[in-house]
Amino acid sequence: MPSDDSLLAIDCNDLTFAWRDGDEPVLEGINLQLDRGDCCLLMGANGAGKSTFLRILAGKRLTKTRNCRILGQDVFMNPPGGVVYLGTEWSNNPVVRSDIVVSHFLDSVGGYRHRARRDRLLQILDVDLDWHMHEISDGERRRVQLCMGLMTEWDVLLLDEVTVDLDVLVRADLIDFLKNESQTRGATILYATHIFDGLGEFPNKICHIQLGKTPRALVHWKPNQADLFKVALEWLREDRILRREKEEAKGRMRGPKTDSSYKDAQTFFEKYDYSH
Ligand SMILES: Nc1ncnc2c1ncn2[C@@H]1O[C@H](COP(=O)(O)OP(=O)(O)OP(=O)(O)O)[C@@H](O)[C@H]1O
Repeated sequence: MPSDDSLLAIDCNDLTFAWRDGDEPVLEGINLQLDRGDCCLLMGANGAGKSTFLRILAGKRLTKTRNCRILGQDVFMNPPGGVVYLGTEWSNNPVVRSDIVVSHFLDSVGGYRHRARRDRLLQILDVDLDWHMHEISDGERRRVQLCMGLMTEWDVLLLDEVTVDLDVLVRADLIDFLKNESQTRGATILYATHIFDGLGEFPNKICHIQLGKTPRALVHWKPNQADLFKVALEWLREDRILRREKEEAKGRMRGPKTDSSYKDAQTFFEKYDYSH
């Protein structure tokens, strides 16, 4: 871990990102400052920009502005060591669905160098070293991914909804492990999720991404001060109203079409309807 303790773990100022030049930004004026040891939940509706933001922090997407730092270093130009990003796309990689034995797989990514942590994680995640990667379930594959990603002593962990397919016992043990990492080593965790069960004690901060912006950049959260689920529902209802207003102003609408375009669509689909 870098020795300068005054450095913020994550320091993101006024980050703006558009997928293409001239497009409306999907992230606009994002601010987030996390200290070492913070456990922060990233909340927001589907499409709000959480994954995009995490991938930018992980140095996987180039932004025009140079205003995102992790432990004092520019996330893209001078990426710091000690940052682990775990996202859902990993399990689509054909390599991790091929006929490799888990013990070989973990050794090929350095498991033998981190034996004590690896073995602790194998216990927590209940992983069988003899599994073959092409023969295991999605949740089991996810556990191998987490073991692989967490076995080094990371400083900053960027988690993008990778606990969704874990069973509740493994998930609860994993959350305890992560909280302990922040308390004992000062490791920092930014975790995007839609599932708040069992997370009441986890965050000390919450960041709400609302349609690509951060109106509630940092809510300081006391363990179990309120029901996270209820708070999320309230914020997401607010997000939906805002999104609808924004889309209506542009003449767009989600859901069923009621205008003449629907008749056109019906004619089009009837041509291909072989069900009668
Ligand atoms: N490759 C892409 N090209 C263009 N737009 C994209 C691309 N990937 C995502 N988007 C758009 O960027 C916006 C933010 O997507 P993002 O995946 O960051 O949202 P999210 O908050 O992580 O959503 P979810 O909760 O569903 O995972 C969405 O409007 C999405 O449609």
